[in-house]
Amino acid sequence: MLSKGTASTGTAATATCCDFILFGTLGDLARRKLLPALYQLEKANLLHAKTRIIGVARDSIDTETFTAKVQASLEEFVGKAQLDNAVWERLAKRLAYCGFDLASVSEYSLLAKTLKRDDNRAVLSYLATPPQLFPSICKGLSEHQLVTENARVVLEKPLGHDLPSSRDINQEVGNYFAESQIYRIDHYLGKETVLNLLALRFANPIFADQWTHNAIDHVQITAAEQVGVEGRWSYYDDAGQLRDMVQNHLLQVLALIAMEPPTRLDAESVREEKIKVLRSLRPITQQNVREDTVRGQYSGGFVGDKKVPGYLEEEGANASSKTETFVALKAHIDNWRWSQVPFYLRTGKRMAQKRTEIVITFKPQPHNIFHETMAQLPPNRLVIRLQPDEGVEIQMMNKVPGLGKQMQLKPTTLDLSFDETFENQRISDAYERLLLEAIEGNQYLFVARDEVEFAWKWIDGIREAWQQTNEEPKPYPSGSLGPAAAITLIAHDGREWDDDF
Ligand SMILES: NC(=O)C1=CN([C@@H]2O[C@H](COP(=O)(O)OP(=O)(O)OC[C@H]3O[C@@H](n4cnc5c(N)ncnc54)[C@H](OP(=O)(O)O)[C@@H]3O)[C@@H](O)[C@H]2O)C=CC1
Ligand SMILES: O=C1O[C@H](COP(=O)(O)O)[C@@H](O)[C@H](O)[C@H]1O
Repeated sequence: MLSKGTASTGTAATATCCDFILFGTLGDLARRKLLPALYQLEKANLLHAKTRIIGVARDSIDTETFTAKVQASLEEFVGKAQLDNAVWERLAKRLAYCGFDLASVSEYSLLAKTLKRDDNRAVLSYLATPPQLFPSICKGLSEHQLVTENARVVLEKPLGHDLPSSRDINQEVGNYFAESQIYRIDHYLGKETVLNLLALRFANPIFADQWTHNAIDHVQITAAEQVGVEGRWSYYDDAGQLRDMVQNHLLQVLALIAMEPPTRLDAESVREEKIKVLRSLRPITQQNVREDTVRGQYSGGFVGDKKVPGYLEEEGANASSKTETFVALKAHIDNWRWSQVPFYLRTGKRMAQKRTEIVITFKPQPHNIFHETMAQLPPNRLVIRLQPDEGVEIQMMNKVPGLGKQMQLKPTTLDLSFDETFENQRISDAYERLLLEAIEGNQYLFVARDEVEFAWKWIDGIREAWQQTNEEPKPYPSGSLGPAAAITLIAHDGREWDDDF
């Protein structure tokens, strides 16, 4: 058994027994991600034999109809040919359904009745619903004795749209659950390659001494997406790329890169270190917002050979929207380790390729003994490819073999692709890892309240500065690398984006 608060490092023979209540079970997220993740946990024998899964949504359907719907979702999102019948039958036996209006607190008696709690198993409530329902769900659970010591609640994003609204959500949920029972999801923290950052940094002494301003020149984090708003215009137009991607995913990745070594791999230690980083982000204000940030909005174009509409022509669009679909910015962490080391962050929709990666560029050699053949030695780079084609590469100089009088050097790449290195090892979806950790009661891959709030504080400052300076989004063609101003932002410092896509 895993001890509470410790990261699970392998496959557990026996997992914690729980009632897994999936609120919003008929929704898009549940169908596309959460139910397939539960299927994969079942397949890997990671669910306790007595664990039950209770779907909750509004429709008044029975468990049989619900089970058929789950099967249809799995056929669609895991793949009909991939579904193992024996696994599905095991999973199906765990399912039950309960339909009622989640806003109506008295109706939670139906849920309590369905659960028929007869032991002290954990109750894990996964709230895959609009956040406006969080207070009534928590109250409904509490009033029906479902918030026991052994209860946990998993919260989906968005956790607010600014600092005050996120505080409200945290406060409302906090009225019923202790912080140690609250699991705030950021799915990037469940990605294998994001977790590998911890291994890379803290299991390899060759990097440990180099991981400071003494050796590192700058850091780039890019999350380029090919998708547009995908039918989510009304949500997305209120959010924009800064809130949708930077406030959560990119800042979490930044925090993992920049944090001090945690004492242990547990929630308290990891979160403590991430919080220090988020608290040390230098505010971006109206004085530097023009120089240090770029907002963009995609216009029509081609992604690959597919013609795609501009943001303002998407279904449901308001043609005068000023929402950004692209952000590039320069961040500074004001502490000893990262003094004078800029972190360049960039993310956008409808870009040329889907590509999420971190590039650590090291400082140049202090003296070049090869100047006769190479006037300037290119810097070493550590590239961590988060997705797709997960892997790690080190760009470095090597001598070209040969007897020539002068040594010929060549930039070369040491490429460790996960596919080739961990052959036959399936890369699990982020949600599989996160559901498993939540079931086991391990919080280290979930975001603490303070992290969310420090991140919002910094993001709110940028939005405020954009408003004060009337910063409008710059158009960029779909299928490009974003607005030209993003290139200028980094070129201004004598650097360039690592773009070989
Ligand atoms: N979809 C995604 O990829 C992602 C979504 N999220 C977040 O997850 C949450 C859910 O998203 P998504 O699945 O897309 O949303 P959907 O609208 O597709 O699904 C919402 C679910 O909540 C249920 N629901 C809504 N209101 C009530 C109510 N009053 N009573 C009972 N059930 C209710 C719906 O039930 P019914 O079907 O019966 O109406 C449905 O099952 C949102 O907060 C979203 O921002 C976060 C990351 C990614
Ligand atoms: O949370 C979100 O993430 C996705 C990108 O996730 P990824 O795992 O594909 O990198 C983004 O498209 C979506 O807008 C956002 O809400």
